[in-house]
Amino acid sequence: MDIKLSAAGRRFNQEWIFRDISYTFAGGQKYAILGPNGSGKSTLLSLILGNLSPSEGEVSYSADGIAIPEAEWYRQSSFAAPYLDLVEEFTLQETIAFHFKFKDLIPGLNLRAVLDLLGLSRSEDKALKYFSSGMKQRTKLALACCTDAPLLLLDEPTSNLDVQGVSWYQDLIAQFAAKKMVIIGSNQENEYKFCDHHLQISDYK
Ligand SMILES: Nc1ncnc2c1ncn2[C@@H]1O[C@H](COP(=O)(O)OP(=O)(O)OP(=O)(O)O)[C@@H](O)[C@H]1O
Repeated sequence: MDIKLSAAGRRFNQEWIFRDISYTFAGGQKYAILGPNGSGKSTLLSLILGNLSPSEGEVSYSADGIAIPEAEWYRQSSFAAPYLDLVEEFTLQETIAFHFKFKDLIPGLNLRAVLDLLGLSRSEDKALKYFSSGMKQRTKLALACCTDAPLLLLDEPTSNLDVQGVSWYQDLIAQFAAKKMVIIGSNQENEYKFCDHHLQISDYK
């Protein structure tokens, strides 16, 4: 699958966040979207996901040269971000089961394996509202990485993670992201050092 941005730009009110991005994200490749706080990384990720429309230009998805309709884009991707809300009343077990009612698991995995991978099995019956911010972030990353989709999109993946959490994240990527297109919004090198392609938002101001 490829994702193509053609002269894409986005503004909020009168302020342009970025303009004239023409770029193709190719299947299986690893990309980092880089820039300081407030530069527009999350906004660009939302455009790529189809959660926000461009104010000018176009975003398109295709597979083997055939366009994928926008209504189908969400099936192609899995996404994790610190600002993405989980259902606080659900236990960890319920959260995992709920997510995989809507998304497919990577073949060979099951719900128990996702729980084991998280290293939080003692908290499987605990409601997420009692989870620390780092435990919630691990949960979001595991759900996204274990989803069988060609695109993995992560915004600030190691926010709220401690040193062990960062190393756990790096193992997760090595284990589950090898064949996927991965796009990371980041300003911390330990989150994106496996990415071969870097896109600087400041080049599109
Ligand atoms: N819904 C919105 N309405 C108005 N302005 C917005 C909206 N969403 C984002 N912005 C503005 O767009 C700019 C880019 O924000 P964005 O969150 O994309 O940056 P970022 O690079 O992801 O930042 P950070 O590294 O802090 O997460 C900021 O100036 C922000 O205030």
